Amino acid sequence: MNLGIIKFLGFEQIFKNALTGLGIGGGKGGSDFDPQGRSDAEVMRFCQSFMTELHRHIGEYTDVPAGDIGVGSREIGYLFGQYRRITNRWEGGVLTGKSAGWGGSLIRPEATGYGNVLFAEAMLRERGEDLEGQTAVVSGSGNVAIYTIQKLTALGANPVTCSDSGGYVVDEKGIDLELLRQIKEVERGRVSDYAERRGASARYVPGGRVWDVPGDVALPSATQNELNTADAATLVRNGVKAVSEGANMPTTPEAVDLLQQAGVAFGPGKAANAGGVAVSALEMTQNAARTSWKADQVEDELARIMTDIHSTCAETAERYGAAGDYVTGANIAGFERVADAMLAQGVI
Ligand SMILES: NC(=O)C1=CN([C@@H]2O[C@H](COP(=O)(O)OP(=O)(O)OC[C@H]3O[C@@H](n4cnc5c(N)ncnc54)[C@H](OP(=O)(O)O)[C@@H]3O)[C@@H](O)[C@H]2O)C=CC1
Ligand SMILES: O=C(O)CCC(=O)C(=O)O
Repeated sequence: MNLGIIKFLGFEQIFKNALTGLGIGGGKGGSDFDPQGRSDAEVMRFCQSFMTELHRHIGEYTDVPAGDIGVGSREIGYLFGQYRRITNRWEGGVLTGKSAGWGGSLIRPEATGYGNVLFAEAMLRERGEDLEGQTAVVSGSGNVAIYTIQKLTALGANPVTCSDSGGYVVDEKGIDLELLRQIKEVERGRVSDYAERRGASARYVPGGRVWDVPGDVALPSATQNELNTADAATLVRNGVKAVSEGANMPTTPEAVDLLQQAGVAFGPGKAANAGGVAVSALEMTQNAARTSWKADQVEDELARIMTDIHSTCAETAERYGAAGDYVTGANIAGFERVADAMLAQGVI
């Protein structure tokens, strides 16, 4: 679900959802409404109008929208409220990313970023390393980026950047997560505000390329096609060891080739950022059982799922003669699951 821009990520999402092994289908949708600069009331009215038509097409067993670019718990709340108003039904499983007080799952906001960091760590471990002490370059400052930064810090890495469509911040002391969350989640401000308030360790670079900042690992977490061939060449020159995609298709195909040819461990989004949709499925599980799990329980399950996705990709790549190539592993493993199900169900 994406209120900001229309995108078509159908196959990417179908393979991703298949890789979670949670029995969920896949799809993507959106609108061309730009929420930037709109008041809460305008966003609410847009969400209500959108759901007035959308409610005919969705359902717990049909198609389940969730958050994505420009859609967080505020928008899901407005959408869910309108769904209830129209249908007169409380159906938790019809939308995910709900707030924890009314049917949402703990750790869903964190899940995509946390999952991607776990995937990056798993790739590094294959090479006898981990995230401890590594400098990390992160793009974005929305839902995925914020919780990527949180998990990186928890695992001993030093995330030194964040960005938005106006520019990027580099903070040599490491991003101050509380300040970033205050600006982005509470004030809905810009990363330039972060640099102004953080003091001497941080500087704001308007425009520019966040990938110019040297780092051991890079986690693109903003938007499509944000890491091109020139950026990939810069990362390689600066000695990057792993790139793991929190965003959907942030790395251009040519940049992916360049990184892989240079021996960089590359985690494609359809595997690396699957933690978000996985916890959405866990949210539906909780809704169906009329229960809510503790944060630890969800996080343990997320870690198990990410480990499983990593090994599935690694083992599949090896089986097809492409050891260490997570792109090949994820594409073949995702395709196999979908194709096997289609053949078994007689769908041509
Ligand atoms: N939320 C989730 O659970 C999941 C999200 N994803 C993917 O992760 C990515 C980020 O999503 P999410 O964090 O939820 O979205 P948010 O809307 O919360 O944040 C998006 C971030 O990307 C920045 N951004 C947007 N366009 C550009 C641009 N052209 N150049 C630089 N920065 C830009 C935004 O800045 P600005 O405010 O200036 O627009 C903002 O900081 C997307 O690709 C999404 O599809 C993938 C799996 C799950
Ligand atoms: O939570 C979901 O169902 C979808 C998350 C998402 O936007 C994605 O996987 O691209």
